[in-house]
Amino acid sequence: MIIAQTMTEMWATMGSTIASFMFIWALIYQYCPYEIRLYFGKCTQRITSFFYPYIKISIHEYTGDRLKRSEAYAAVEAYLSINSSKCARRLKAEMAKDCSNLVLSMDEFERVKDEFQGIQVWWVSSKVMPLSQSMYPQQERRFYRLTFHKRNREIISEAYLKHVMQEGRETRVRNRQRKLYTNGSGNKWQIYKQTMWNHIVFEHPATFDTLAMEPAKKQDIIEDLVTFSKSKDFYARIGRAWKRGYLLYGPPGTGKSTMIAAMANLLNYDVYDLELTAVKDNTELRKLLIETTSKSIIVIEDIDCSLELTGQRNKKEEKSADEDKEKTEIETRKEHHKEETGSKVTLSGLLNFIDGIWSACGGERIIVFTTNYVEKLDPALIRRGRMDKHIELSYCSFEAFKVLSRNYLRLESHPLFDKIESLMKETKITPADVAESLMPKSPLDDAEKCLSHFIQALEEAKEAAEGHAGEDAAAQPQENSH
Ligand SMILES: Nc1ncnc2c1ncn2[C@@H]1O[C@H](COP(=O)(O)OP(=O)(O)OP(=O)(O)O)[C@@H](O)[C@H]1O
Ligand SMILES: [Mg+2]
Repeated sequence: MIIAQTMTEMWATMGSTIASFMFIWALIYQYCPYEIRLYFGKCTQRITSFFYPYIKISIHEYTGDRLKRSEAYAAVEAYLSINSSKCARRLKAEMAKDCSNLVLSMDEFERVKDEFQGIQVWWVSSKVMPLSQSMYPQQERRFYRLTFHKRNREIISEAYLKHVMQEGRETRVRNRQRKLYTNGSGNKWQIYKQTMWNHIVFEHPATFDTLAMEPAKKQDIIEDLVTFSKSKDFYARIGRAWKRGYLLYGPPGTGKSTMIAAMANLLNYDVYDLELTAVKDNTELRKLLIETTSKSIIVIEDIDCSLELTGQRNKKEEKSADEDKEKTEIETRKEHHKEETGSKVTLSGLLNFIDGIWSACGGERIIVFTTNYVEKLDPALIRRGRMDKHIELSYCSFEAFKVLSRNYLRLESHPLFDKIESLMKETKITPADVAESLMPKSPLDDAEKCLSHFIQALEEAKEAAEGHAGEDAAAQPQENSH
C-alpha cells in the first residue's frame, strides 16, 4: 500500500517536472529571440546525441535555390517505392512527371524498415510547413529521414546510400516515359527555349521479335546490345567512353529504321533523331550532343544525304596534287551544300561529335547511322571505333519471311511455304514489300489468301527482274557497237 502510494507520488512528481520543463521550452520558443532559441536548440541536441545511439540523415526534396527537385530525393523516393509498396500500410499513388505507370510511394509520416548486409535502417517520410509568412504562397517541404545505429555509420553512409541511389535511378529509368527527340529547324523562338531538342513520347511497337531477319544474326545483335548496356565497369577499366556506334546499311525498306526502334525498346533508351541538315554549324552540333542524356540512341538517318561527307578526305589529298582543279571543285560543292541546307557542319565536326572529347559526356549512348549507299561514305566516318558494328540489312530471306508470316498471319508453317521458298531463292524482295503483300486487303482475307497475294507479288517481281535482265542483255551489244 505504502509502495503503491510512493510510486504514484513519484510518477506525479516526474509528470509535473516534465510538464514544467515543456512549459519552459514553450515559453523559450515563443518569446525568446532567435539567437537564444538557436543556442538552446544546439544544447538540447548535444545532450540527446550523447545518450541517443542513432544517426539521422535527411534528404530534402528541394535544396538550395529550391527551383530544382533534388536528384537524391527522387532516387530515394523511387527506391522506397519498391520497398514500401511491400510493407508500408499507407501509400500514395501518383502519376509522376515523365512516368508511364502509376507510382506507389509511402505516404507522409509513414515509416518503413530496410535491411542492408544484415544491418537494419529505418526510413520516414515527413514534411515541414514553412514558418515565415511570405507574401508568396509557400509550399510544404518534404523530406525523407534515414535512421541507423551509429556503429554502422561508415557502411550506411557510403555503401548503403550508394546502393539506394543506384537502385533508385534504375527504377526511375524503368518507370519513365521514353521520348523521341528531334532538333528543330531553328525558328525565332528557339533562343528562348531551354533545350535545342523537341520531344514527343516514344511509342514505337517494333521489337526484335517482330523484326524479320535471320535468327543467328538477330541474336548476335541482341547480345551485342545487351553486353554494351551492362559494360559500364568494363569501359571504365579500359579507359574508353561508354558508347557504341552502329552502321545500318542496305536498300530502302529493309528495316533499318525499324531496327532502331527495336533497339530502343530492347534497352529502354530514349531516341534522339538528329537532322543534320538543320544544324547550323559544328558549335551547334556540339551543343546538341551535350544536351543529350545517357541511356539514349542518337540517330542520323541517311547519312549520305545529310551532308556532303562523301570522300572529302580523298579530295583533300588530290588538292595538293592539282591545286587549281581541286579548289574550284571542292569550293563549288561546299557552296552548293551550304546554299541547299544552310548548314556548315563539316566532316571533322561530325567526327568530333562521334568520338571527340565531348562525346564522352553522359555515357551509355549508342550512335546509329543509316545509309542506302555505304560505299559512298568517307572511310574515316565509319571506321571501327567510330562505327563499331556494321550491320547489313538486306533483301528478305525465307527465314525472315517466316518471322513476318508469324507476325502478320500467325502461321508457323503452311503447304504454300515450299513454293514461296523456291520463289524467294530466285528473286529479291524487301521485307517492306513482303510485309505489304501479307497485309489483309479486305476483312474477308484469310491467311491463305494473303499467302496467294504474296506468291503473286513474288512472281511479278521475278518477271520484272527477268525483263530488266533481257533489256540489259539487248542494250549491251548496241553499246559495244557504238
Ligand atoms: N526487317 C523487317 N522486319 C519487319 N518489318 C520490316 C522489316 N523491314 C521493313 N519492314 C517493314 O517495312 C516498313 C519500312 O521499313 P523501314 O522504314 O524500317 O525501312 P528502312 O530500311 O529504314 O528504309 P529506308 O532506307 O527507306 O529508310 C516498316 O514499316 C516495316 O513495317
Ligand atoms: Mg529508314
